[in-house]
Amino acid sequence: MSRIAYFGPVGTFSEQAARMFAQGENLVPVETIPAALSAVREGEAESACVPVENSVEGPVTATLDGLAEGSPLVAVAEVLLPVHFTVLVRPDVDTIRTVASHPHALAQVRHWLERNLPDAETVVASSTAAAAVGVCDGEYDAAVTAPAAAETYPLKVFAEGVADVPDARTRFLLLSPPGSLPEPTGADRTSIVAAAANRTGSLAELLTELALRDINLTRLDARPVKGNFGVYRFFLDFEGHIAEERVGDALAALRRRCEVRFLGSYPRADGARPVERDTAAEERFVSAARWVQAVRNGELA
Ligand SMILES: O=C(O)C(=O)C[C@]1(C(=O)O)C=C[C@@H](O)C=C1
Repeated sequence: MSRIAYFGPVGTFSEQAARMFAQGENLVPVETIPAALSAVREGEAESACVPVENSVEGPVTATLDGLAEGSPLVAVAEVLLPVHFTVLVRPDVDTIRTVASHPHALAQVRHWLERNLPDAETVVASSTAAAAVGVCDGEYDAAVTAPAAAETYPLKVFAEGVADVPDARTRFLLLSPPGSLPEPTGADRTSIVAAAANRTGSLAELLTELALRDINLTRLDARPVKGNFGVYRFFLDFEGHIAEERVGDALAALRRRCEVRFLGSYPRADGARPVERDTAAEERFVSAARWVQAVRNGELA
C-alpha cells in the first residue's frame, strides 16, 4: 500500500492535512520536514505532506530549502487549514514555567502568551506535537498544539481556540517525485524556484515575464543560497498550470534567463480562478501560436 510521510509525530496540523490528501494510503509520521522529503527521495514513501506557508508567519523555510536542493520533488495537491491552537498541560502541573512548540506556532500566539502566561519561558520544539510529547515526558510544562493533539496525548486542556490573528491559515503541499502532472482545472497554481542572476534588474526581468503575460503572482520568497553570502533563490507561486499556453510560454521565458526548478502545477485549494485580461486570455495565446506556425509554414502573412 502506498504511503504518505508527514511532518509528525501524530497530532500535528500536518497529520490533519495528510488525512485530507489521503485516498487509502498509509500515513507515516516522521520527525522533521527534511526527513519527510527524504522518505520520498529514498523510496520509503510515495509522497510527503509538509507545511509551506502560514498567513501570519510566512514561509516554512525548511520546506523551501528542502525543495530547492536534492532530487526534484513536485507538488501535486495543496490544502489550506485554519490554524488555532490548544494549550495542553500535564494533569499534575500547578505552575506553568515552560511552554514549548514549533517556532511558527509560538509566533502565532505571542500576544496570548504575554497576556496569559507572562512568566513562562518559551521553548522551541521540532513540531507542535513533539512539544506535546515533551510535556508527557516532563521536559516542559505546557505545549501549544493543534487541536487534534488533545485527543492523542494524555494531557489536560488549559486553553482552546488560541490565536493572536483570527482566521490564520497554513497551506500544506503533497509532494511526489516528478511523474504525470495533475490535470489543469482552471483554478491552478504553479510553483517554481528561480536562481536569478546577481545583477541589476534580474529579478525585475523575471517578474516582467509574468506580468507581460498577465500572470498573477501569489507568493514571492527569497532564500539565501547557503555558503554563498548575498546570493538568493526566488520561490515564485503564480496562477495557472504549465499545460496552459501562456504559462508554458512564461516558464520558457524564465528558463531562458536563469536556472529554474519546476515545483509543480496543481489545483488551488481555494478554487480561485485567475482574472484574465482579454489580451492575455489563454485562447489568444493558442491562436497567436497557431498564427506564427501558419506564417512559418508559408500559409499566412
Ligand atoms: O504541523 C504542525 O503541527 C507543525 O508543527 C508545523 C506548523 C508550521 O510549520 O507552520 C503547521 C501549522 C501551524 O501554522 C504551526 C506549525
